Amino acid sequence: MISKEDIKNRMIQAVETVKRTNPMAGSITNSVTINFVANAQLAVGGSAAMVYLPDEGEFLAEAGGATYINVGTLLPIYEQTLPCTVKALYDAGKPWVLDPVAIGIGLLRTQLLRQFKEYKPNVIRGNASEIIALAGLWGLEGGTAQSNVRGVDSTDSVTDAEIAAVALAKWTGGAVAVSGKTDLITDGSIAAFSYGGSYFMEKITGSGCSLGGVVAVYATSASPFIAALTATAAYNLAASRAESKADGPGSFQIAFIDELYKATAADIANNPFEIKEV
Ligand SMILES: Nc1ncnc2c1ncn2[C@@H]1O[C@H](COP(=O)(O)OP(=O)(O)OP(=O)(O)O)[C@@H](O)[C@H]1O
Ligand SMILES: Cc1ncsc1CCO
Ligand SMILES: [Mg+2]
Repeated sequence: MISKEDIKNRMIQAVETVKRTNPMAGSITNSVTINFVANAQLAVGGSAAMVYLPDEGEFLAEAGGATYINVGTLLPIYEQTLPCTVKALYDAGKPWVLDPVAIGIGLLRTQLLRQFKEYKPNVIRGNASEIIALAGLWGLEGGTAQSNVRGVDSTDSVTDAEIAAVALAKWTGGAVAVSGKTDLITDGSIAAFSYGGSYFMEKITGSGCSLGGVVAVYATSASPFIAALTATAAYNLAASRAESKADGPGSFQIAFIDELYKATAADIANNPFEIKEV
């Protein structure tokens, strides 16, 4: 098994490379949190670009170092945009991050998420209920046929999703990040548990969406597992620092972006985490 020291060194390298190179990670994401996603990507040193149209998705797949796909608020055009963008990413061997927000709602969402199985997202990021439901939709171990997603929120705990997360990572050959009070990140052979965060993360919208966007930024410069763990550690650190400065969810969101911006590579790598073999 890879050592913790080795993982921390790779995290430091990912953070420093992003700060130095300002990599572009394009997004097709939901209209609720699109601005927060872009601001979080910029705060860690990345460059953001959001599009809606099919040829623009294909363009960003080609132009970016990685792409973030979030199905939170679908529009009819996405029936064209998403399949051609993920195909372009897969064919070009470019990393992409999938956030299966609100899986279980509506026919288009289900049809698109089912299709994505063959295009093997390099990182799947979601809350526990979304991860369990995606494994179910893809016929993998740990999944359930019925989605427990309540709108966009989780009704399951992170540990409930461990088998599903491992099965998804084995299928894609990439990594899966399950968010919650303690976050789980796995590549199908090891699992990392990342600590920290804040209860205010559940009181603002888009903490998970923007985490996915930041995973995509790090995926331009690191393996799927290191990218997912680095972004999660940065979030857990920034959220706990922001909580001590905030009056409520509004000021927390502002403080959180500031702390994300201020976190150094060493700060992020030293945020507490544990690893185990799975
Ligand atoms: N109770 C909590 N305590 C500490 N941190 C939390 C808690 N809940 C979530 N987080 C943190 O918030 C971030 C987003 O996770 P969350 O599970 O809320 O995503 P999500 O449900 O997909 O969010 P959204 O759909 O609103 O974007 C992660 O960094 C996670 O560690
Ligand atoms: C609230 C909400 N609704 C659709 S997407 C989204 C953002 C959080 O996932
Ligand atoms: Mg979410």
